[in-house]
Amino acid sequence: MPERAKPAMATRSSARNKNSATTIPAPAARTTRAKATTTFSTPPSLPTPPPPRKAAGRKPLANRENTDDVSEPTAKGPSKPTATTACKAAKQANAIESEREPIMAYLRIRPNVNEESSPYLTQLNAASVRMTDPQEHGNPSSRFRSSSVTPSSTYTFSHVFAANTHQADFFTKTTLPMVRDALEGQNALLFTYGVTNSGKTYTVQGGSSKGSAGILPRSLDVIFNSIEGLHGSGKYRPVRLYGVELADASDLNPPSIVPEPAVTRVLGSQMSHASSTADLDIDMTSLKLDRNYEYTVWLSYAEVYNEKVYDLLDSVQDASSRLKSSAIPRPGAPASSLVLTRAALPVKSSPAADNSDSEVGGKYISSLRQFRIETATQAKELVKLGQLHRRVFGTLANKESSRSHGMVIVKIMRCHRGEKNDPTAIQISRLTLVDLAGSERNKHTHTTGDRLKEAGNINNSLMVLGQCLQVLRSNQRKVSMSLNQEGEGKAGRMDTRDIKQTLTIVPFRHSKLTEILMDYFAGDGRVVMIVNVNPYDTGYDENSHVMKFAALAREVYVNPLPAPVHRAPAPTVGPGKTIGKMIKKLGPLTLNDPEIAPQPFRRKVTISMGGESGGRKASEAILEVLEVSEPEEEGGEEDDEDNTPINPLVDALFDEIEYLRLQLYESEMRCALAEAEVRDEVMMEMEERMADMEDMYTRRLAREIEQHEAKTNAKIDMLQRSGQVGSPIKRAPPQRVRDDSTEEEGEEEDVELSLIQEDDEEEGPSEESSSGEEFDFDKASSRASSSSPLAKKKAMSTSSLHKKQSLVSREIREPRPFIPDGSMVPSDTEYAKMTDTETGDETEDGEAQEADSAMASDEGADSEDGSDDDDDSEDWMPDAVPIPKAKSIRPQKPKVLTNKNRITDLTQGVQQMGIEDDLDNDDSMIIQPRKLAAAVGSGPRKVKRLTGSTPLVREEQIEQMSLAMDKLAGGKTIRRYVT
Ligand SMILES: Nc1ncnc2c1ncn2[C@@H]1O[C@H](COP(=O)(O)OP(=O)(O)OP(=O)(O)O)[C@@H](O)[C@H]1O
Repeated sequence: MPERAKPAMATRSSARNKNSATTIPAPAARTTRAKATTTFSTPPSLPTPPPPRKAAGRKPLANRENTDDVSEPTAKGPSKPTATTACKAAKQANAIESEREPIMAYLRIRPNVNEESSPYLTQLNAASVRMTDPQEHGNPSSRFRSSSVTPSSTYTFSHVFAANTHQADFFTKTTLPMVRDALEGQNALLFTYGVTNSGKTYTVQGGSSKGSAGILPRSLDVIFNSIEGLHGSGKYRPVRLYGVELADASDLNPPSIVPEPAVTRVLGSQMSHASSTADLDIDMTSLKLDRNYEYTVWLSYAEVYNEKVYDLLDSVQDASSRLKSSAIPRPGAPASSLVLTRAALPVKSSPAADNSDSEVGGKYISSLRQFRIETATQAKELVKLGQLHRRVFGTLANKESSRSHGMVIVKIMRCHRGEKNDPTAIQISRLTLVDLAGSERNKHTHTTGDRLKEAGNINNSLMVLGQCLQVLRSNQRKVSMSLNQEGEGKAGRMDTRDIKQTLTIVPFRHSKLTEILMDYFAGDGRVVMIVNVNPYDTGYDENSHVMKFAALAREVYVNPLPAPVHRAPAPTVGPGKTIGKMIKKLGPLTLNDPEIAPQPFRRKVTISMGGESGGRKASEAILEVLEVSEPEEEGGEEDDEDNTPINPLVDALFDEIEYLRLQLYESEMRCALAEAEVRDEVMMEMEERMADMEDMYTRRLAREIEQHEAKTNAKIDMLQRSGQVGSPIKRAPPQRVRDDSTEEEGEEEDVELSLIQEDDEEEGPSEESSSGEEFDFDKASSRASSSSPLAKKKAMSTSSLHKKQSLVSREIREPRPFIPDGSMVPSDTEYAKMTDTETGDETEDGEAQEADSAMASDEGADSEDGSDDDDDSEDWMPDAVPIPKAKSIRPQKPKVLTNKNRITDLTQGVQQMGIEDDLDNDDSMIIQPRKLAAAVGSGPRKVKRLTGSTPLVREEQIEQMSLAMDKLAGGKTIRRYVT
């Protein structure tokens, strides 16, 4: 098979040795003998990754050092591209772009376990969902939400898996293609991302029921189903990232999968459970492989916890076990206390010699134990054991949640049968499945102390992962734009070296997680991201961030190149070095030196066992875990990947930029939290104020309604009473009182009548009404309104209006006097009109007489109704008097006054009508001429003319006024109301 060139990446290791690669001609293809029980075929509907392409024509990424297509810049500057070079460059750019594929991002929605809640996520189609903030509806606080989170958004994925998706379907559509890649020599990384409780562990590991096995056990099943009968001899073993070594005796024997005895003693029941469930669920899928190859499979299980890498299979028994435990009680510790020591493992750069073909230069976990596996059952047992250790060491202190990133690394060594003794022909591929810790933030977990530090470290690694993806995307865009410019022959195109210098260094080194996974992201394999979301619980904001992270990942391109990927060089066995023992020399040696060894981190976890569910007596064991930091690197070949530093200063500046970027991010997070808190506070305060205002307005409204009712009652009262003046109460029966015009009006009148009756009952038998005396309008009015504060207030401003009203009311409630000759005196208003137009005494007299006669004729008309006009004034009223409405009040029959009592009448009238403006200390009455005029039925000008220019008339002048009025009335009568 022809050797394929790797693309140049934005790393500083691109100038690696390219001559040491050994090209081994690929054997001719032979007929395969595989007997696949199940043949995998990708469902047509699924947007699976594009099929692997043959990389025969692949070129490095426009590196001038590697290509002669682009002319070197001359001293005069960069040469202008010719049409041919431009065309070639464009083709090259297209070829590179077409070979790459974005990181696949699948969304898996967790089913609802709590029936009551409804999801805030809706699946729109097979690839997109809409998320709507559950607090948006009916929650005013949503207006004050943090500006960084939108209330509703649509997110697109490679595929969306609904809540009812079966584990087997999910595996087939997401992971099976990667298993195939790994068996064909292609690296593959799959990681789950999501907040706590979203189903990440369920997706990777699976549940306990039949058929619920996750993608990891299924992958192991498929691998061993597919290589059935194709197992290699296991003469060589993989080391580091791409290296190969001769296996030693311990590798040849399958591991005895028994955990460290002390752990077994403590976790006995759980251990037995772990191994018993391993065989429950088996995926029968088998892939069709080239049966000319032999395969050996190696498995490791590591976790990144608190920015340290630990081996979860360290306690598996064999000579190299480094996990130290002691059943001897520590001083002061309870008898069941158990001390476990585990050492953090260093992450080291892969030496260039291991894989001269790769320009990526990844990192590996030094001293991580790996086990050669021959059956899926063995592999699953190991995984179960590692899972148990992960819980013991990482999560027992926080039972609900995985606080570490767990990664299972499956290495598949493939070698052609014809070359099985040639270590340089071995192909090594890795399938890494990562179960990331929950991505929630501290604010929501309310963690403190160690838990806070732990959460901080989790967030740090995820944050750095996001940053790496961001920088990768930006670098790829820069390169792509530059190549496109070159292809189009645009002036000002950049030299490849210039492009490289504009690229930002991807901050893989800022977290252990990204360090370990860097080779995948830097373009050495296919990457799949599974986003788990639980749309039922709280966590809308967190899930929004998860969605955005997925959107970012989908814009990063990786190189899913087919085998052969890494042709390992011959194992190097130097003097003093024993193959297979190199790993074991590290770590423990350094730890024994107290001067060098870092202080171990000590924490205690309490494990409860047995109890009700287990049917056993509950017991507790205290585990004291000593976490020892990784030893310092010894330099030499394990130095960082900076084989070809661009420039130390530039390097330092890049680091500084990354550091500042981290600080900026942290500050932004702090600000966002502070902002959210302030918004919450403001919102609460606003809500309180709004509630207070609402109360206030409700009270005010109730008060005003009361006042209006009181006012209306008073008016009704006044009107009712005005129709009964001077006569005993003669209430018409309701049917006669009722106006026939509308039913509603009748109802109103009923209500009015009932109100009057109530009033009467409250007041008791009224003297006024029983004796027929005049109702005191002002008194009643003030009494009616006395209970109303608003009325009191208004009374000040509307006093003059009331007085006018009183005048009209007086006309209503007091019958106008009859003139002795049978005619009726005009009403005050009529009289005022008449007198206002008078110009002289004679004319006035004449007009008055005319008016009198007009009244008399009116009266005559009234007499025809059959009423007894000559009797006292109380009797003239008809039995049934329609309750007058304010506008339709007709003047009533007047009384006749005599001259002898006119002074008294006038004074009384003035008093009764409340037209006096003030009462001086000397009890003299001050009267407005206008009011007096109105009261006596004269025009104001006339009054003024008679009383002089002074606007005020004092009591002593009333006499004079009376005389004047007499004169106005022609000396016969004075037209005034009397009591
Ligand atoms: N698709 C599913 N079907 C049925 N049950 C599920 C599914 N996904 C998750 N669950 C259940 O939801 C619970 C939480 O899931 P899981 O432990 O996988 O969450 P997680 O994201 O890994 O949490 P953490 O990050 O804290 O470890 C478990 O009880 C699991 O069985």
